[in-house]
Amino acid sequence: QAIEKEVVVIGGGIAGLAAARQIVNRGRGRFSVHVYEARRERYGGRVWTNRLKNPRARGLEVDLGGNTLNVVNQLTNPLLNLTRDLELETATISNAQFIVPWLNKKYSDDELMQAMIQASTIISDAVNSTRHQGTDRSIKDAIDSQLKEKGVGKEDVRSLLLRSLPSYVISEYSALHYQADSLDFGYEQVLLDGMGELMDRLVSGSEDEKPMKIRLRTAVRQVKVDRSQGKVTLRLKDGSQVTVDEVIVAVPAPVIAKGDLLFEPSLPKEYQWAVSQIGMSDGNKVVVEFDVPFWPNDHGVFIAAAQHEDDRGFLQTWLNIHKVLGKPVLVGLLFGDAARRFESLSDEEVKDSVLQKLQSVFGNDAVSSKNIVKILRSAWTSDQWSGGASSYPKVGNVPKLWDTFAEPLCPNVYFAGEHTVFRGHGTLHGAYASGIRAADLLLSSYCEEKAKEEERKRKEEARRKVELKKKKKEQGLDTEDDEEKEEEQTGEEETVEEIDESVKKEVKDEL
Ligand SMILES: Cc1cc2nc3c(=O)[nH]c(=O)nc-3n(C[C@H](O)[C@H](O)[C@H](O)COP(=O)(O)OP(=O)(O)OC[C@H]3O[C@@H](n4cnc5c(N)ncnc54)[C@H](O)[C@@H]3O)c2cc1C
Repeated sequence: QAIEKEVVVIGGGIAGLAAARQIVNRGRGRFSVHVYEARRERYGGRVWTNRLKNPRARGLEVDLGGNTLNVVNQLTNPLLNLTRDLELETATISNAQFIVPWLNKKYSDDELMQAMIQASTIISDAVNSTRHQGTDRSIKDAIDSQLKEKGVGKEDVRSLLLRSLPSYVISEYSALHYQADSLDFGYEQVLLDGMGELMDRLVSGSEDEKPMKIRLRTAVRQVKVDRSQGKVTLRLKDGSQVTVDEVIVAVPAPVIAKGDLLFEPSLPKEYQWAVSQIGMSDGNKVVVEFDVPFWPNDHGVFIAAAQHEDDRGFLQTWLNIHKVLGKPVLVGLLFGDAARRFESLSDEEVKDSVLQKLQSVFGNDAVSSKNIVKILRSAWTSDQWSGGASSYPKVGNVPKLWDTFAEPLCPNVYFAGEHTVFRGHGTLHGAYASGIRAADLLLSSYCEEKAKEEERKRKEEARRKVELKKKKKEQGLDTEDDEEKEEEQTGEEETVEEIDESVKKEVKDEL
């Protein structure tokens, strides 16, 4: 079948790759699809599995970006089905241990489960009381006020658990729009070969699918829409230009907000407002490989309570990769201000703080600097092509900000990315679903259909006006005045004379 349309997807993260794969698979050969990716050495965006040196080599396959699949919504997380269909091997990170280092206390199994159930009730009460008050505030403030109201002390396990949650640590996380499963709970399934494996499979396609065309080192600077020609010209960072029929913009919100990707004509006000308002969280990972494992292997996650405000979000959570992959690796998580501060530390400082933290959790004699084989770390906030870890509802944000991007800018610009869906924002499954949504809109010729519908309405309105004019003439009334009056009332400026000749003819014929 002949190619009817050239499509470029800007951004090779999971959203862009999902969109491109969907068009390649479902487009019945009618579309030529290219993904333009700014990064020099890899696609995947905020999915980054460390096997850069040799993409085919198995080794220390650990993720420095998003990698855990949320299993709470078994039915609504499309990635759970996809990984099953692609027969990707998965493992479950579960069985957490909660440690209060300064009290030398460890909670696990039933004891921890009980505390978590009670902590969840406190969150529900915090959210409900905020809803009841009707004024937004941070989930931190809402939880703090519940703890006070219920007389739960600072060293109570429920309080320590709650104040270790990412949403508590990330400043100004909205209580009104808090969703437990978008950041705090339910992330427990990982791919044994890393999330990068899923990105590779999206790119290569299955045996009976065509591979996708990706251009790395191809940063787009400007999206220029020529409405009269129905074309889009992309100006690239290297100064060259490409003109195509349709574009899917799948870059993170901060890239647009910072003006690293420009639009001509400018984005409508509501789109600009959305990218400038949506909260963007700071989050990082540090992957530490040891010579031998020194931690108990029966727990998939270790969470250490924070004693001081400054410690909140700083390497409180450690994922036990040894339990999953059999390699002596721990992955530390950082959230909020701590994640941002972490990016300015030197390698030596990172090593020191990792050791200090692990010694406080597992004991001073458990580990020393000579046990560390390798440290890898992310810096998502200072990364030009991400500008943070993921979007989140800041106090005062409304879901409409995310959903603005669900609507394409017709005739030919569509949007995808985790910041373009409220349900699933900030997640892998939300980003994936947004890519499928953008592709399906494009495949269904959404903009052409919308234009046809608008044209139909315009003709109907024109016909109505001519009929009205005719009727008034028959009754001997002054039609011009009435028409003007009606236009004043409806705010319409179009006059019958301005209606297309074709419409007039059509109406005359009918009369
Ligand atoms: C540390 C961390 C941990 C996380 N953990 C989880 C988790 O466990 N589970 C979960 O569900 N989610 C998690 N997330 C969130 C998840 O990773 C993201 O929501 C998701 O990957 C976003 O995908 P995306 O395609 O929308 O954006 P991105 O992955 O950011 O893709 C956008 C792409 O656009 C490219 N680009 C940017 N500008 C341009 C330009 N001008 N021209 C061309 N290309 C451009 C970028 O390089 C990038 O490849 C985590 C995120 C981080 C950072």
